[in-house]
Amino acid sequence: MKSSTTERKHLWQAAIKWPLYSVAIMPVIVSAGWELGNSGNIRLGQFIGFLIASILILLWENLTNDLFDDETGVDKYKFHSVVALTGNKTTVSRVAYFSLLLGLFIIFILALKSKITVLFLVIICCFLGYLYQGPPFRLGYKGLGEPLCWIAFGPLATAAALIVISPKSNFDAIPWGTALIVGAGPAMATTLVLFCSHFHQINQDAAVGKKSPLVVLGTNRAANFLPWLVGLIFLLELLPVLNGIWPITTLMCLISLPSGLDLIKLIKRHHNKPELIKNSKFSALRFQTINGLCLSIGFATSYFFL
Ligand SMILES: C/C(=C\COP(=O)(O)OP(=O)(O)O)CCC[C@H](C)CCC[C@H](C)CCCC(C)C
Ligand SMILES: O=C(O)C1=CC(=O)c2ccccc2C1=O
Repeated sequence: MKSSTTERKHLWQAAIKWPLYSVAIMPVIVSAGWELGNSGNIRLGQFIGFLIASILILLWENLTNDLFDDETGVDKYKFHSVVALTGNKTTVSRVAYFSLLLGLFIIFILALKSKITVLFLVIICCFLGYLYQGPPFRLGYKGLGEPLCWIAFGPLATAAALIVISPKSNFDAIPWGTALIVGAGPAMATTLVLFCSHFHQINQDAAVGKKSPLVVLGTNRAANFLPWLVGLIFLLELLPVLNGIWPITTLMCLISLPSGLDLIKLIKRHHNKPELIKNSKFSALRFQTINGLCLSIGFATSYFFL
């Protein structure tokens, strides 16, 4: 009895996967660092509002992921699926869509105080989230999840965050250039999290015809690809420094290098042992969190020290 209660508690912890919410808050954290580095100021209320809304929207994405994956059978052995744990799809669906509406309502309020375009940018992010997993598209099943993920957490979410937190109230145009350069590396780190999340699921995914990049590449080639992906993240974050666009303090992102190397080593050694790499997503999240936070602090400190 006690062990089954403990087991359930662990399953719920695995279902909530709170470290994952780092991917939701990173666009606004990095944007805030960039804005602080440039003007020394952000709109704090707007920043907190965007943080909360991003978490609520990612909660919707994850709850509906369990609902949609239940339909395809890909989650047959995912005992920590919220659908399996509650056995009540209606409640899961209600909580998911309440979370989405509340998140979008907060974004609407923030957009009224900055620029209404922000609401459209975030709605496009949500649409990409739906394309990833919802019928009839299920683009994640066709190997297209990673590009969608980069676009949503990169240029789109970063552009929205930059507008919302800026003390400047009159944005004429969407700051695509800044959003692209500032968001590219952190979004690639978020995409790396998604890529790593497939390693231990390759058999279940292949069984239902889900062509994740891991199913297409195989675990060995995917493990060999990983150093290139981590290298690309640093390239995207170091090139602007070499070009003199970013301050030298952003080199602080290199603090995340050891956790990136740990991830590469872990996957290289155990790529075909699902039991040993089932938590590689969390190793990738550790890298993503340290990388994004250090980049943000690097931007912010440049205002005060340079
Ligand atoms: C739901 C996602 C991955 C889960 O994939 P999978 O089904 O393999 O996982 P399980 O094994 O746990 O079942 C990630 C999908 C990412 C998507 C392409 C983009 C989502 C965009 C967000 C909804 C936007 C967030 C708001 C923004 C303002 C930060
Ligand atoms: O459950 C997961 O594996 C993921 C959920 C999620 O929302 C997300 C978002 C961005 C990158 C990766 C992931 C996941 O891996």
